[in-house]
Amino acid sequence: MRTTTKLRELIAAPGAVMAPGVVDPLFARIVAKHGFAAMYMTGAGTSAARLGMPDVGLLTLTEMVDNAARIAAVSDIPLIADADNGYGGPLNVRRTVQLYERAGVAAIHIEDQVLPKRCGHLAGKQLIPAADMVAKIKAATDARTDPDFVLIARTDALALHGLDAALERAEMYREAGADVLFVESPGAEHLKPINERLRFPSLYNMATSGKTPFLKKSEIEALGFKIIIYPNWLMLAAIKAAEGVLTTLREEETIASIAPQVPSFQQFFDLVGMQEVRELEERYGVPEEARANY
Ligand SMILES: C[C@](O)(C(=O)O)[C@H](CC(=O)O)C(=O)O
Repeated sequence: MRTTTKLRELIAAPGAVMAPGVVDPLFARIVAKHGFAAMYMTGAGTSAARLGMPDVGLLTLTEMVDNAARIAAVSDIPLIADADNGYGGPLNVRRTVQLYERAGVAAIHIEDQVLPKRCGHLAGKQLIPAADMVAKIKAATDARTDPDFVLIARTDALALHGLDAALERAEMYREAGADVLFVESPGAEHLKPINERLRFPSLYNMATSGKTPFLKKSEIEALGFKIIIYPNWLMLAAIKAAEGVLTTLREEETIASIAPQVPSFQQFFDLVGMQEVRELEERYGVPEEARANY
């Protein structure tokens, strides 16, 4: 089954789907190994990993699609990808959808910020007129060739203009053909009204800013949300682990005490598909002594 169809089924089923955030195929392998039904390519994390820069709209469409294609290639779990503001006007959005769809992505979210955009939890955001965003959503829905490709419309209006303005925009985006709505950076007090008023599949962004509360999955689905993304948590955990290793290395001048605490050489190669490489080499007649081995 296509990942787009799988994601549609998950959205239609009772409950919410958890999508841990990844920035590259290695993290995608880890998420798949832990049995999650979906994953999320975070734009903020991709900007940090690929550019070492904050999420302020510096990555281009092709850089984002390239990253998404590599992630999608290593698992058959639906990948939901950040597509920022669609990288321009309606014609740019058309191309954005075409390229993400071809990259094997199951869903994208596009937002109503101007170019260059800001991380949704930062100050300094500015919006395009709602009518311009409606045009982009129409362009996006027209552009997909797979009818199951999921289009998530995000509004960044809440932080700037309050809940009513955000919900008005969300309703316009729903009428324009979005499949899922994403009201960015809500606080605890906004969560119930979002679902009661929209009555439509919506996305919960478990961002690290702490603005949106760190609820449990059961609490989030009871509120009515259908997709939960956890954008940067794996990357933050990896940063902390890397800092610990570097501190120890400086202090102890040896890797000896670290080695037993990290995945083994074999576990590392297994994670990145060593078994599959060995099977393929055997199938294509690579002699035993020349096959990759631990
Ligand atoms: C969802 C998001 O767009 C992302 O890039 O992952 C970010 C997440 C974050 O900064 O924690 C966002 O703008 O909310």
